[in-house]
Amino acid sequence: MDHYLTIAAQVQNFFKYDLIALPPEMVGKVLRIEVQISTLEPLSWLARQKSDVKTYWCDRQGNFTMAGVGTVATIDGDRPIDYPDIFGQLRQSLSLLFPHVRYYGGIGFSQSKSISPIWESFGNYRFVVPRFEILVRGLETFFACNFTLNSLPNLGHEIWETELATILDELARIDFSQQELPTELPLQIARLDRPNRVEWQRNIELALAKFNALNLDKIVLARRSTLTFTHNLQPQLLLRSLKPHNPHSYHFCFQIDPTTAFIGTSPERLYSRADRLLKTEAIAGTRQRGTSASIDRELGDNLRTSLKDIHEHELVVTNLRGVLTELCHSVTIDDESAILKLNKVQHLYTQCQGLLKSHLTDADILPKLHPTPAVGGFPRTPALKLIQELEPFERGWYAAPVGWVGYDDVEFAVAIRSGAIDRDRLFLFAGAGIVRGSQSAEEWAEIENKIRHYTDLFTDLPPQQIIDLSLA
Ligand SMILES: C=C(O[C@H]1C=CC=C(C(=O)O)[C@@H]1O)C(=O)O
Ligand SMILES: [Mg+2]
Repeated sequence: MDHYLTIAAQVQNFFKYDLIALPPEMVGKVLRIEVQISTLEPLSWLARQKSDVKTYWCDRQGNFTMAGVGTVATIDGDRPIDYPDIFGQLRQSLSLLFPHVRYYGGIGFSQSKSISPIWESFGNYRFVVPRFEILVRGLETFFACNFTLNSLPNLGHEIWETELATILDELARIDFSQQELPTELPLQIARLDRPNRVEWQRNIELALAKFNALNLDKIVLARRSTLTFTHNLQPQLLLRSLKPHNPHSYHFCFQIDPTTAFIGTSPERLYSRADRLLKTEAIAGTRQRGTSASIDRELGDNLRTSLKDIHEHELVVTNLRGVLTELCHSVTIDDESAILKLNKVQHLYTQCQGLLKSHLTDADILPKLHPTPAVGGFPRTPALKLIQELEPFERGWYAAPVGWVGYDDVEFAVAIRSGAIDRDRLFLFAGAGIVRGSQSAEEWAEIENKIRHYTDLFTDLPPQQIIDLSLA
C-alpha cells in the first residue's frame, strides 16, 4: 500500500473512533496521529514538498529527526521577549495526551527589534507545530499529522468533518515519490565579510582596550560573510550536503517562506530538560583539525594546555556553575574538560547537569543561560553592550536559542555555525571568544575554520575567481 493510503486510512479511523473519547479540555490543543511508515530520507522528502513553510531538526546523536511541512500552530512576535509569556503560550496547545507534539523554532539573540529585512521576517521569536511531520526515531520512521479542533465531535459534527476533509486534501498533495533531487549546489560568485580583516583587527584592539575600564574578562565578537550565488539556494539541499560531514552536531533548518530560511550545524547545546533533569555544557576554546592523526593530536594537546583557551573556556564553566547552583540541586560538572572533535575544528568541552528546583520552569532557565559567555561574553551586560557597539551587522538568530518545546521536555541548541538564506545569498556567521592575549590574526583564522565546512562545499570556482567585495 502506498504511504497516502496507509496514512489516510489511519486518519479516518482516528476521526471515526478515537475523537469521541477525547475529554473536553482537548479543544484548542494540538491533536496528533502517528503512523509508522517505511524508511524515507527526511531532508530529501522535505525538499520535494511544495509548502512555503518547512521545518527541520535533527538532534546531536542523530537519534531523532523531524522534517515538518506547513503549520497548525504558530507562536511568533516582534515584541521584546517576555519568557513567561512565550512559554505560557507554547504550553497552551501541548498536552500529556499527545506528548510527541512539539513546537520547533527559536528566539532571537537579543531583545532589540530587528532592522535588517531578513531578520525582520523571522521576528523576535517564532515557534511552529508543523501540519505534517516525517520522524525518524532510531531505526523507525513515522508520519505524523497534527491538527486542532475548535469543538469535539459530540459538540458539533460538521466542524470535525470539515477538518477531516481539509487534512485529507492536504495529505493528497504530499509528495512521497522517491524522485532524485539535484546534488549540485549553485556556484558561488562573490563574498563580502563584515567586518573585513582590517575592521576585525580594529574591533579586537578597541574591545581589548576597554577591558579594564568595563571590567570585562571576555567578549565574543562575530563576523557575517555574505556569499552570493548564481541561483537561489535550496535550504534543505544545502543542509543535506553539509550533514554527512558534521558529526556530533544539531542540524536545523527553519524555512519561513519560499526564499528565506535559517540553517545550521551547531555542536553546542544550550540546555535540554526532561522533567527535572537539566543538562547544559561549555564549548569554548578552539583549534583546527590536523591533516594527519599525529598533527591532530598535537593540536588537541596544544588546545588542552593553552592558558588562553583554558581561560576562555573556564569563564563559561564558572558562569554555568553559578547559574546551575541557583536553578538546581545535585549539580554535577565534569572535573576536566574533554576535547570535542568536529569536522574542521576541535573544542574544549565540559558537560554540566543538575535537577531543577521544583518551583522553576523554562522561563527561568532560558534567560539565565542565554547568552552564555561562549557567545556573549563575561560579565554579560557590558559584553553585550560592546558587541552592539562594535559589530557592523545584526545577529538575528545567529548564536540564539533554537530547538523544540514539548509538553514536559525541551531542547535548545545555540545557533552557531549557522547561516541565513535569502534567495541567492547566504549570510554565514562565526564568532570567537576574545580574552586578554587574543591575537586578531589567530581569531580571524579561527572564525574562518568555523565556517570552513560551508565554504569548502562551494569550491567549483577557484577562490581567485570569487569576487571578494570585503576590501571594496
Ligand atoms: C561563537 C562561536 O563559537 C563559540 C563556541 C565554541 C568555541 C568558541 C571559541 O573558541 O571562540 C566560541 O565561544 C561560533 O562558532 O560562532
Ligand atoms: Mg576561541
